[in-house]
Amino acid sequence: MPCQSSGELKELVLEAKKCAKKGKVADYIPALGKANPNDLSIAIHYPEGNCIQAGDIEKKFTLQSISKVISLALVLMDRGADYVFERVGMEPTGDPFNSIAKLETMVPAKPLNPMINAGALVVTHMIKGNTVEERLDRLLSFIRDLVGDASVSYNEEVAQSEYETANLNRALIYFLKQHKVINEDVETLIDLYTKQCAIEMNCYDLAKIGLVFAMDGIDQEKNKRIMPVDIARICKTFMVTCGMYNASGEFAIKVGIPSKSGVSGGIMGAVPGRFGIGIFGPALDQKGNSIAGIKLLELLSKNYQLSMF
Ligand SMILES: NC(=O)CC[C@H](N)C(=O)O
Repeated sequence: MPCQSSGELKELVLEAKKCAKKGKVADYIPALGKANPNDLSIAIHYPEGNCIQAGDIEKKFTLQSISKVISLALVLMDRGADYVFERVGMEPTGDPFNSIAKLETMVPAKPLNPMINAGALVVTHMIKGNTVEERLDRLLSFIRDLVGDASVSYNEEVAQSEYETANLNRALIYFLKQHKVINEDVETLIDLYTKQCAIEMNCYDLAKIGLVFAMDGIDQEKNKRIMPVDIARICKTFMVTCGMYNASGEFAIKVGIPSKSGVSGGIMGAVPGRFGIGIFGPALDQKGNSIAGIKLLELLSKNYQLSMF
């Protein structure tokens, strides 16, 4: 793996790790409960192809909510922004990621944004293909392109574990189906969504995806455009306004880097025009974000003036 270990990053990881004990690994998806709350790793990918890292960056984790920003990019490419935003909104909610509350207050029942579960389920519903396998394959090949690694796949154990317990997400789909926002079989969509959330990689790969967003959709090393500039811009904007769930405002003030987190403890960051960041730290704060991961980003942003604001 062409990624240099960095003493400076290692210091920051050690500092940030101290707050991991205040967090808790997610266990509402039982398979995620096996993670080690003390883990913390980071990789930073630069456009020229070089990379620096600290911690055990070989360790794989599932994308969970980080996959929402990638599936959004895919459906925007497939269906166009007008079609997508007729079905899912653009506004932050201020509610937890899995909340059903706001849906009932909206007429029509259109989820407020694609980063909360209700909105992400609508986005996954829009992935084209005739079967779950075909649709998952389309998403996986896009992700393989972003990472530049054809072996990226999903973790069957985590997918199955979420499939067996995803009753709140089923409730969201039933609600959206009743209101005709979704018109497919509930179990089919849950199957696809849980496999999407279980797509796994290490933080080196995740930093590469962050880099493509940071560079407006271009893989600079290969001199290849992976997504249109406008779509990269829309995704980064959502990362700023809703990427850290209902902690996005505080995160924008303290860190100021477009980022997306997931309940496995991953965070993907895209520092516009500069580099991509991949972090894995499974101990979560109360809002479901990696507690040490956020601390690490705060330290990085402060020490190297990375805030975009
Ligand atoms: N916040 C998250 O990462 C949520 C993703 C998870 N698969 C869920 O739907 O509950």
